Amino acid sequence: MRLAYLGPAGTFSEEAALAQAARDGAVLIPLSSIPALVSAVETGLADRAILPIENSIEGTVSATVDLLIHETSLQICAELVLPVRHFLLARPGTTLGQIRAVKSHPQALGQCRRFLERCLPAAEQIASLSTAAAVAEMMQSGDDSCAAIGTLRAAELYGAEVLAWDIQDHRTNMTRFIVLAAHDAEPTGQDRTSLCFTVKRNVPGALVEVLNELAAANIQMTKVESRPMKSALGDYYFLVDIEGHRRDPHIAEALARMAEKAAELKIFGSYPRHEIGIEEARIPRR
Ligand SMILES: O=C(O)C(=O)C[C@]1(C(=O)O)C=C[C@@H](O)C=C1
Repeated sequence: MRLAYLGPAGTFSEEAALAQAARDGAVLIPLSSIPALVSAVETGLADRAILPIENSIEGTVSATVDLLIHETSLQICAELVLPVRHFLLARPGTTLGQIRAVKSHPQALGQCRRFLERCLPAAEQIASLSTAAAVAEMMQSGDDSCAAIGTLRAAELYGAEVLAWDIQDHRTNMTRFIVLAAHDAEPTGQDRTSLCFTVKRNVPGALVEVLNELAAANIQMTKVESRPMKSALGDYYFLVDIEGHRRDPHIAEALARMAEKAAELKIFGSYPRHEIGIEEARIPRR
């Protein structure tokens, strides 16, 4: 089993991939972008790919969600939630007063917005393909006015020093990852199903009618959000997560009725639920 993840070594995705590999013995393949992960599975370079999909501070990872909606028929076969702690890293000997630019993945910059606004208000924020890529680039640049936001493991791997600890906006920061494969998972009795749909245009109550099928079947919805269809303003995909497996009879019936009422419905897959409590995600005070 080959599992592709957003590399290089030292990303949060690597941490998620290592946790997944501990469950299924996968061999890890680092790749440099989220679309490249999907292509790797589609072309057979990898059997599975692990992708961040949602963060408790910043919300949806739109690159992942948009791939699921528009570009791939790969299925979600597992999910994993990880606590996420961010560290401000710099070249050894650098002080906070020297920093003029901070590099990181846009999700990480967003999760540390308050720290950046308060402690480094004048610093330029530079987007990178991953947190670890930012740390590696910052170290290679030889530039002492540049810092990067990344993991402790990235600091160790690339020889960076920690300038500030736990700079995420909330102490209970967590990110949900999904594993994509050719097929989704077998039912376990503790599953989740992810899907998206569109509704008929200019029909009052069209969205409620589709969602009512879940309420009528007593199916718990664990997430709902909209994403623009990209074609025109006001046209949306609705993304919904529900408890249960698409092959559980009551779920299968409700999905069939939803598909009748929706304009279009796509199922991203059914997979075992993984949740962590606030206490598990809470960062200990130093
Ligand atoms: O850049 C990384 O380290 C990643 O694994 C990506 C990513 C993301 O895109 O959400 C993963 C987890 C954190 O939320 C921050 C960044």
